[in-house]
Amino acid sequence: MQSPPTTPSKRNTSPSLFFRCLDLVLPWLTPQELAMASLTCTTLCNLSKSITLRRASDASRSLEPHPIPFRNSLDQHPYAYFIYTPSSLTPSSSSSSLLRQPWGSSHYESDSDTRTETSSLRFVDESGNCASSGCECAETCEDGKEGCPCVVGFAGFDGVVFECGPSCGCRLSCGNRLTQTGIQVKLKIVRDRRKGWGLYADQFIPKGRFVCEYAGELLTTKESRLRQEMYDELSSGGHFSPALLVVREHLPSKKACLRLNIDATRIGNVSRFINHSCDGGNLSTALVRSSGALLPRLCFFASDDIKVDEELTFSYGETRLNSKGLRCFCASSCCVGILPSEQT
Ligand SMILES: C[S@@+](CC[C@H](N)C(=O)[O-])C[C@H]1O[C@@H](n2cnc3c(N)ncnc32)[C@H](O)[C@@H]1O
Repeated sequence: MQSPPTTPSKRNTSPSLFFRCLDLVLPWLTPQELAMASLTCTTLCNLSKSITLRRASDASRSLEPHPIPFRNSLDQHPYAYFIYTPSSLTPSSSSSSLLRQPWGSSHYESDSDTRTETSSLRFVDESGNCASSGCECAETCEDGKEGCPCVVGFAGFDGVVFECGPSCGCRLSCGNRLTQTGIQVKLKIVRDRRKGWGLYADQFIPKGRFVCEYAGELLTTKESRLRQEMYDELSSGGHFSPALLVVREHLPSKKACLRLNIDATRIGNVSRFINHSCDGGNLSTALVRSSGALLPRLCFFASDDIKVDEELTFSYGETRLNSKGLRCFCASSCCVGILPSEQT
């Protein structure tokens, strides 16, 4: 028996094509849009639920080596919404192209292009040659087999760690690129009644181990001051958690300092969930400079052995005596009761 010819219009409206289209479109929606869509029919309601479950199972959207799940046994928030970047982005790369990012689809794959964003920035001297800001091991690195010869010469100098970078001949597996292969330790994001979300260890992390980079949008000082003002106002009403960090690197001359403004509020990685502790917490920060990269990166290392299920914290800085300051709930014995805030 001959099967009846299928008309193009019938093929275009087949339910499976319809579901596949939805599965492509829905992951681009914000939580509010997804909630609206789920009100329209049972199909969209079920699809929205599965997207929500997938979002809650990995904050990093498969952009890190291990999934980093949200855990919430307190209220109705299954996850926090933001745009994920494994490393910091310059304003030009973060402006228009990253207003949305698919998250929660059943079949999109990790796109690691963003990982190389800052490491591909280079110093170029007047003759157009690439000037190195760190080591110059060139092709002498043995891809980490023997460890990189630059490690001994540069690591730990003056509070700044030096790594191989774009101007070195070695690959990512080189022993002197410890902070460049993403978050290798297992982490989770846990909801707290008073502090909101917080970043926790999901495995034992030995003292000295690299944990994560503080990644976000790199802002000019003018833009960071404007955003800080806006964030101060929004957070005074509660229900808003800004993640704008200002870091100052004193240059060798000691006469000048480099100011890095990293805003992870809208675009960032899981470091945006690290809460403050007045006792300094269990993370220490270091600026990591890699050879051939223009800007240093702010990285967190375990300052002590960290147990599984322990919250990861660091000190946001000195507390400014400010009557409008937010209450601190770090619970450390030296807690001063107020969260430090940036003096812009
Ligand atoms: C970088 S965010 C950290 C993640 C944040 N808890 C969240 O839910 O997204 C900074 C904000 O977290 C909250 N926070 C951080 N440390 C805190 C602490 N020790 N006590 C109370 N709130 C804290 C404050 O709202 C602060 O503005």
